[in-house]
Amino acid sequence: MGNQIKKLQFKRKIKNKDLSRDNFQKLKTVGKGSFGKVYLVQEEETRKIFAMKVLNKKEMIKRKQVKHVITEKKILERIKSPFIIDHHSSFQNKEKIFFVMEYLNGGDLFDRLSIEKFFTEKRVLFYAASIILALQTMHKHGAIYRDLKPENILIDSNGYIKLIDFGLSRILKSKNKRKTKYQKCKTCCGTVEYIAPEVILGQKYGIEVDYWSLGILIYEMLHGRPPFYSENKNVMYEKIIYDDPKISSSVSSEMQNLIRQLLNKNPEKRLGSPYQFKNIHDHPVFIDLDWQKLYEKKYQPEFIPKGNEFDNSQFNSQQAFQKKSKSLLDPKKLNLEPIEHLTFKGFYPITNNTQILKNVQKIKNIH
Ligand SMILES: Nc1ncnc2c1ncn2[C@@H]1O[C@H](COP(=O)(O)OP(=O)(O)OP(=O)(O)O)[C@@H](O)[C@H]1O
Repeated sequence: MGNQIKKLQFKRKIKNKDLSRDNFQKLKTVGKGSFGKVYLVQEEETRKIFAMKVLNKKEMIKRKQVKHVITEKKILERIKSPFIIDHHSSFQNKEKIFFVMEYLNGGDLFDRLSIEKFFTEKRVLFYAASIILALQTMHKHGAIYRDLKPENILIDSNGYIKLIDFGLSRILKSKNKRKTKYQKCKTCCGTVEYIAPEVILGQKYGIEVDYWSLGILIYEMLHGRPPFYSENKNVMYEKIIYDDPKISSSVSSEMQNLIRQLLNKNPEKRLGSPYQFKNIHDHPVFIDLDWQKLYEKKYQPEFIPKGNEFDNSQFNSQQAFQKKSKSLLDPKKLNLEPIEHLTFKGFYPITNNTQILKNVQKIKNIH
């Protein structure tokens, strides 16, 4: 069984290595991040629709983002969940890094909140529980997400949500896999409104920071604004460290309790912390939720985006493409800069023929 999975994973790796920008037709821009753009693309061979995130290598090197790009790739490749964006492939050329992912056409929670101002408690519960399942999968793999916020949560055509953007995630290393959830790191990062107090205070922190951000997100989805806000960053930091959240009396007492437990300033006492014996699934607010049913996406979401533009099924029949000839493993054609190429190690294609031969040999050995 283990060998079978290894074989499949290896075949997938080799398949990814054969992909390049040429395999995809750019259709339109769907998003813009700090370091690059995200496009709607169509794979020529299969005619399937994907989202392609394109990052500029020089810019990433200049802004010291190389480690983040490599982490994003590792997370996308390793961590699979119904609530995390599905990764198709990633590769590079001379100037750019490409991430090809499934395309979600329902927009993000930031835009939805801007339009609707706030969500019903039922809808908030549905999103919160889906995020808990995504975070638990990440934590199980020894990763902290560190960037939970409405902009990074996309809605699919059925109304279910998925996390995107793993550039700020951190993979914790531990020899003992069962202990990774207790591991800590120290770098200060994240979006100010969502940063946990222990991060601001420069303390070592762990997976609890994601539960803090979940508390902020739940609050924002119910009130239309985050609990600790100021135009002045330093005032905002102070509020995060010292203030208690002011929760509207229209919020149910169970939900108020969930928010307060997630926004516990002491990470070890925070709901979701590995030091807490209480399982977040057992919180009274989730009493009527069937977690397995949610995992299997058998609930009918309250909000379903209108229209299925660029749904794969529709698009396949509408688009036709000319086949372009390509020699994907020809280094001259790819015109790779060896140093930059090595900087982003792990991203295919590989220019070195010896490496290709080694891989072919490896496949033979697996068979
Ligand atoms: N898989 C996807 N399907 C549809 N739209 C997407 C997808 N991935 C990203 N987008 C859109 O592109 C935007 C930017 O994506 P993303 O946050 O991954 O980029 P980034 O450069 O890492 O951004 P950031 O500045 O937050 O680090 C998202 O807010 C979203 O609107």
